[in-house]
Amino acid sequence: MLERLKALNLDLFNITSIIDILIVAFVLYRLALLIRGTRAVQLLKGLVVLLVATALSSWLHLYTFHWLLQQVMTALVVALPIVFQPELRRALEKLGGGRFFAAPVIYQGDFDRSRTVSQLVRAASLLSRQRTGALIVLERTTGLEEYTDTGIKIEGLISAELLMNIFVPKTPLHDGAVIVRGDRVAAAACVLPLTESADVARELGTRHRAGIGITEVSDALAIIVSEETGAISLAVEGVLARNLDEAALADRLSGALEPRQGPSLAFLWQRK
Ligand SMILES: Nc1ncnc2c1ncn2[C@@H]1O[C@H](COP(=O)(O)OP(=O)(O)OP(=O)(O)O)[C@@H](O)[C@H]1O
Repeated sequence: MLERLKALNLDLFNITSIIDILIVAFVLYRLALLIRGTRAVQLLKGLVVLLVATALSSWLHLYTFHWLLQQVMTALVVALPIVFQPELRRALEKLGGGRFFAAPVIYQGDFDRSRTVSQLVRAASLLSRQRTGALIVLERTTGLEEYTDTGIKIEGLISAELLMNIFVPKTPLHDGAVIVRGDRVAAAACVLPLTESADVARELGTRHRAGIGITEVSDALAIIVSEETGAISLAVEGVLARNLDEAALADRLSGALEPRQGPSLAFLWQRK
């Protein structure tokens, strides 16, 4: 009898342990997906380096250095919620909205890339000829939900006609940026962060600054059509290539939209 009770206890222990481990693994996985493509990844890497350095300094009896690292850690505990307030707010909103448990968004799924590129190039070229200002952001692996949330959701199949319609001056959607996810226009009239770089040419205004800004905080691309000159530019990683013709734009877009992997945790140990 005692034996059977013991066995039952052991079984229960095993089952609850497995459930416990599975829950922790799930939460860690969701947290990793949540911070994927955000500044928090860099932060996490920095924290790991600090923790390893603190442990090593203690192990090697480097008392002063260990004390210094401990002070840094204490200061970080206070500073982190302030610096990462937007990310924390977004995470809590997701948790509250039940989106924490939703299927992860596949930012670059399977879609007809050559059609998407040709529609984008045609739109940029027609908008340029009409001198209609436009800002089109192409999402890659960094999720841009916090920016699509600032605009009006569209979720429509991309076409040059749709893009041109959005940017017709004085219409409700023309102000702000369009965000494209795969072959869909995810949202329009989105507000993007402006670059603070001093390298941006003086004659370029807020449209170009917003286009460059979003490529500094994500791996997105931004196509900008100038209202004043009709010039087409492409921003990538905070750098603006100006006065592109159709062929150059098509070439750069095709290269940049090469298929990439779906959600994976590899970003945690990859360099940015
Ligand atoms: N933070 C922002 N996010 C998204 N779009 C923005 C933002 N700020 C400005 N814009 C867009 O840029 C437009 C203003 O462009 P502005 O004339 O200042 O820029 P520009 O770079 O000189 O462009 P252009 O050569 O077309 O005049 C706004 O009407 C708006 O559509």
